[in-house]
Amino acid sequence: MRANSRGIPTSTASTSSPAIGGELDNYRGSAVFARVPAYQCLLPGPVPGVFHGGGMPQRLLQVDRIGLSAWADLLTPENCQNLIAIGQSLLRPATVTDEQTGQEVAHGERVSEMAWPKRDDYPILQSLAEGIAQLTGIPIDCQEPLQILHYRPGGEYKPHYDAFAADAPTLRQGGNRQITLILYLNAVEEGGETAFPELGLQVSPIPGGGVFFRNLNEEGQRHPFSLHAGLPVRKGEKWIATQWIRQEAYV
Ligand SMILES: O=C(O)CCC(=O)C(=O)O
Ligand SMILES: [Fe+2]
Repeated sequence: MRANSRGIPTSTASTSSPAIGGELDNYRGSAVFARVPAYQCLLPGPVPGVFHGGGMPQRLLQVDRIGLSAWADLLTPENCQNLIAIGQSLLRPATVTDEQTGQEVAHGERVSEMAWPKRDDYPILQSLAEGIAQLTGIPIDCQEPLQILHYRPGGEYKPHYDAFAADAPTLRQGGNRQITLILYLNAVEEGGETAFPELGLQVSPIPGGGVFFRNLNEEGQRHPFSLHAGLPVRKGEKWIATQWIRQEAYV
């Protein structure tokens, strides 16, 4: 890992995939933003509660196709610790949603442990959900339960789409996953970047930071550019919280 002038770690894992880490203060006019005219970018709003607000605005680091935007300072260090502690108390081996049955099933593509805490049980999760709704402009009802994930060394999440196939029965639970937000809760010693192979991008886990991206194209179909992976953790551990947002109210 190296760090830019503000101490934000940037990845050196790959020479072909530029890591996100440099800040685009004037992102609206940037070449990167100009490449995404078809997708409305997720712009920052005033964000309450668990997100840093007021005196310490979130910092937009990069925007790319599929409205991908990487952010620093979405969560305070205390928020991160609280979320990790909730995860620690509830961890079990990670599963994926079976597209046909909608059930959670074990799968070799995910080598990690996960927790699915109930929002009603933890005030921090309610504040987080409200902050995400405000940041995205998408009603809180569309959010699936937050998922907290833990990877040990060697742990990874192989390339996959978060959106479901067009005929998946789980689409009845609120349509497809239109947006993913991955929040990074700790600093990974080595590895653990979120990679977007079709975009040639990797996002380094910056504690308190996160990455938003769209999973669907304008026709509501699975967007090929949304393919992504959690690269293997080479050293240390990795904690994230993933928020999937459906097209309609999640049931
Ligand atoms: O671990 C990562 O960086 C990716 C996680 C992910 O893709 C997911 O939770 O859907
Ligand atoms: Fe994913």
